[in-house]
Amino acid sequence: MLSDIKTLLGEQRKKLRKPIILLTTDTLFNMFFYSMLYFVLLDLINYKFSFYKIKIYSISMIIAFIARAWINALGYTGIQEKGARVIENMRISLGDHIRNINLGFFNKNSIGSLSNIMTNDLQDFEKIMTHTTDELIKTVLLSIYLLTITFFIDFHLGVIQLLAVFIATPIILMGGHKVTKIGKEKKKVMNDVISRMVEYISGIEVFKSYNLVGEKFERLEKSFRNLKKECIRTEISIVPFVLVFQVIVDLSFPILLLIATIEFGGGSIGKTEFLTFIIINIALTNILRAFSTKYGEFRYLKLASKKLINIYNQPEMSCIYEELNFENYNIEFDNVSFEYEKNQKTIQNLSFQANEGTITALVGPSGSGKTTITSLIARFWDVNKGKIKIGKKDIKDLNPNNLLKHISMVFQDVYLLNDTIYNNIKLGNQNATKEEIIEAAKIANCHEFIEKLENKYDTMIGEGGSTLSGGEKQRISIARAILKDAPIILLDEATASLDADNELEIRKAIKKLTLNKTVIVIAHRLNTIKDADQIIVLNEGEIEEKGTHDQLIQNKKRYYDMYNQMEEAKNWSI
Ligand SMILES: Nc1ncnc2c1ncn2[C@@H]1O[C@H](COP(=O)(O)OP(=O)(O)OP(=O)(O)O)[C@@H](O)[C@H]1O
Repeated sequence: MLSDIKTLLGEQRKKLRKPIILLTTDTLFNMFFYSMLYFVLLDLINYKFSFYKIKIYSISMIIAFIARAWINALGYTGIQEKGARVIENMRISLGDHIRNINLGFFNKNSIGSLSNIMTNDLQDFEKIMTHTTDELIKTVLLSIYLLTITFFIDFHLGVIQLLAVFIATPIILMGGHKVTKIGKEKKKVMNDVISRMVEYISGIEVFKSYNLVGEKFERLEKSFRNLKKECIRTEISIVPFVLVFQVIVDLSFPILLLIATIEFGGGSIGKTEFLTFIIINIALTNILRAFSTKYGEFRYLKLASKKLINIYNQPEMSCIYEELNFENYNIEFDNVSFEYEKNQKTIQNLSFQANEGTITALVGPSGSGKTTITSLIARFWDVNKGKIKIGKKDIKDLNPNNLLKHISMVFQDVYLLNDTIYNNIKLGNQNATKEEIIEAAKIANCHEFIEKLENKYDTMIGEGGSTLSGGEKQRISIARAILKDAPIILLDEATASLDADNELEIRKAIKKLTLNKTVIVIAHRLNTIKDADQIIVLNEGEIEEKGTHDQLIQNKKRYYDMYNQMEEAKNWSI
């Protein structure tokens, strides 16, 4: 566990050194008080107590109290402050790391599990590092100190006391294992609760429309009930172990007292040692008892560390260069093959070129690989075979985050942040001025509707853009892309039928956005791509046909059939 913590904290653990040393020093004061008690008793029993000695002891104690309070305050605030800072940096580095992991990782991990790691596990880690570490230090150091004194008093008593600790420790360790095991179950149920909540909230409209709210809520409620059950199970799972541990520790006291009395009667130990031993034993029992109730928390640290380490161990997408200067923005697919899962063969031996200043349309049946091609260009995934080049340079060589600086993506599922319209457009370019943002909105044909809103550009958009219409959201996302002014545009044409006005506005906006750029458009309606420079017809991840609209019509193959079907569909009426 210690090596996991060391890996997770990295160099940052040095920041915790000072407060931990201070807290350890605080523990030393406890030892000092026990030592003082010993001297007082010694004097009392030997009738050597004098006014002068009271003065010395009292002054020493007062100084020690003040020094201890000061050191404790420094140590405690230090561990809280430094701990919080260390965990904040951990959160940032974890976020950075997740950004650079292949998207396959997110396929395998549910939203529930990831949110749980990023919030609860990190919080557990933080709480234990900042609140429970000092308890552990205190317990270990004081126990060693008190046991050592017992050995000095009498070897037999020391051995028996050590034996009691040795017998009790495996019990509490077993309890810890149990907590870990049940804790894993609890985490699973917790993941389930979060996934169900996300499902419930994001799907509320659909569930309502199918009158499924009660049923879905039943699923959610069931997961809450499971969580309650697991929480109780985890909390009480350690109780029997703690009780047995405490009984052993408690029982050791009268046994040791009996032996000490016999030794005292036999003259092996004097009255001072006898009294000191009793004090030490009471202190040790209390320390071990208090720690046993806290021990379960340490097992959460192990669970949390394992999960966090697991994320850190996911390899980041590799790159050779942080930045690359592309001499042009021609995109070339050179014999590219890709599969999400083994033997799935999503894209097979794909080769084509999309030149700067041209529009390449991808068409084909559902599942033929259109979206996958755009995801590969953006390096959301890495190809399994072949190369994707921009301006003759392999995109695998470039840091994925910097590659995305050259690409704008406009998808049908527009995601807008729970922020103002202004800030949502500004996402395209953080350095943009107010004038540039308004200009982009004008080009994207959304300035007019924004101006009609009560708070204009300061209007708050609900999470995911829930307070705007589909067409309005799309135009805001186009304004964002216009502001970004990236040389490559990946466009997923809307399938949902927008009203005629909205559609016209969006088409005009897209035309301005794509001017003189390398454009790859996923086309769902063939009449919108008649003017494309090339149309690539895909089927099961392979290119079936390639050419302009006129050429493909003349070919009389899949595209010709698709086009005719679409024309026929136009005449349908309900
Ligand atoms: N994240 C993913 N993990 C595993 N398989 C996936 C993933 N995304 C897509 N697929 C699979 O890859 C294949 C190609 O999907 P893709 O989304 O590229 O098709 P598409 O042509 O864009 O389809 P549509 O027109 O319906 O959007 C499909 O069989 C799909 O099930």
